Amino acid sequence: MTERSYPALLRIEGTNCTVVGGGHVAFRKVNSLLDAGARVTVISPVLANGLAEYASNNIIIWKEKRFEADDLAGAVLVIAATDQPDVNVAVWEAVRPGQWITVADRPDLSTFIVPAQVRRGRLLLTISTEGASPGLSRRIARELAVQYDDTYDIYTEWLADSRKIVLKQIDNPVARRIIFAGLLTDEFWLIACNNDRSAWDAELTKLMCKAERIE
Ligand SMILES: C[C@@]1(CC(=O)O)c2cc3[nH]c(cc4nc(cc5[nH]c(cc(n2)[C@H]1CCC(=O)O)[C@@](C)(CC(=O)O)[C@@H]5CCC(=O)O)C(CC(=O)O)=C4CCC(=O)O)c(CCC(=O)O)c3CC(=O)O
Ligand SMILES: NC(=O)C1=CN([C@@H]2O[C@H](COP(=O)(O)OP(=O)(O)OC[C@H]3O[C@@H](n4cnc5c(N)ncnc54)[C@H](O)[C@@H]3O)[C@@H](O)[C@H]2O)C=CC1
Repeated sequence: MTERSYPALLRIEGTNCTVVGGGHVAFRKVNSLLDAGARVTVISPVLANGLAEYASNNIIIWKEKRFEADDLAGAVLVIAATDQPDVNVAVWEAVRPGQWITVADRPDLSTFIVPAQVRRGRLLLTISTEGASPGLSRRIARELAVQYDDTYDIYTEWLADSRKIVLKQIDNPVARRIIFAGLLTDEFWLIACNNDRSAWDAELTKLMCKAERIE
């Protein structure tokens, strides 16, 4: 397998995803699948604490059993995360065309890799070393989490609102570019940090008027 992956964000809300194994690695992967709105089935004779709680609250479907090939029917994504290397390989062998798989202890067999992530509302930062050093990905994610703190949640949301308005009201592409660049300056970021929506709207109006004069 080439070491260069194609980065993409998967829209898996409502799709079936199957995780084989119920330990701490499975728990972490299940959490990110649930965050993305997937319907998660876990195949494992035993579940670690967090997963057992999900199962008893029907947040996941638990099949209390050892893995068998037909457990993967209907799954879009598969994660093999047992502590038994031969079972993980058996999961990989059972995957059919169209199913994507991560084998937790065999990056060489995996057809997708789970990156470390920092989420701030609709801003999603993902970091990967393509398996070279998951610990480095984790460390960089922690560093970025400090730099891109919670204020980026509101900032990203307000940028999205403003972008819609600009795309609707401003036809001139040059004016649009000036406005989009203006919204990315510290001035707007600071207004978002202060959670001052009326100041934001007032500055946006000013920026739009100024840019329209350039038209
Ligand atoms: C290829 C990949 C496949 C995949 O799982 O998609 C993979 C493979 C392996 N990980 C191993 C070990 C560890 N992985 C972590 C942590 C994370 N691992 C994640 C992803 C990935 N791990 C993919 C590559 C992503 C990339 O390169 O960027 C993260 C980013 C995302 C997530 O899991 O959600 C998450 C951090 C999330 C966060 O906290 O922010 C820790 C730290 C910890 O657990 O505390 C350790 C122990 C320390 C160490 O070994 O470094 C081992 C050896 C197992 C063994 O020795 O038995 C293998 C197998 C191998 O290398 O052969
Ligand atoms: N990719 C990653 O992010 C990481 C991968 N790993 C690798 O992930 C694997 C799992 O690690 P942990 O979660 O810490 O192990 P763990 O020991 O906590 O959990 C293993 C789970 O596999 C289940 N299991 C065992 N045989 C099974 C079978 N035949 N069918 C279904 N389930 C079965 C057990 O019931 C248990 O729930 C290890 O191979 C480890 O090398 C470890 C750290 C990070």
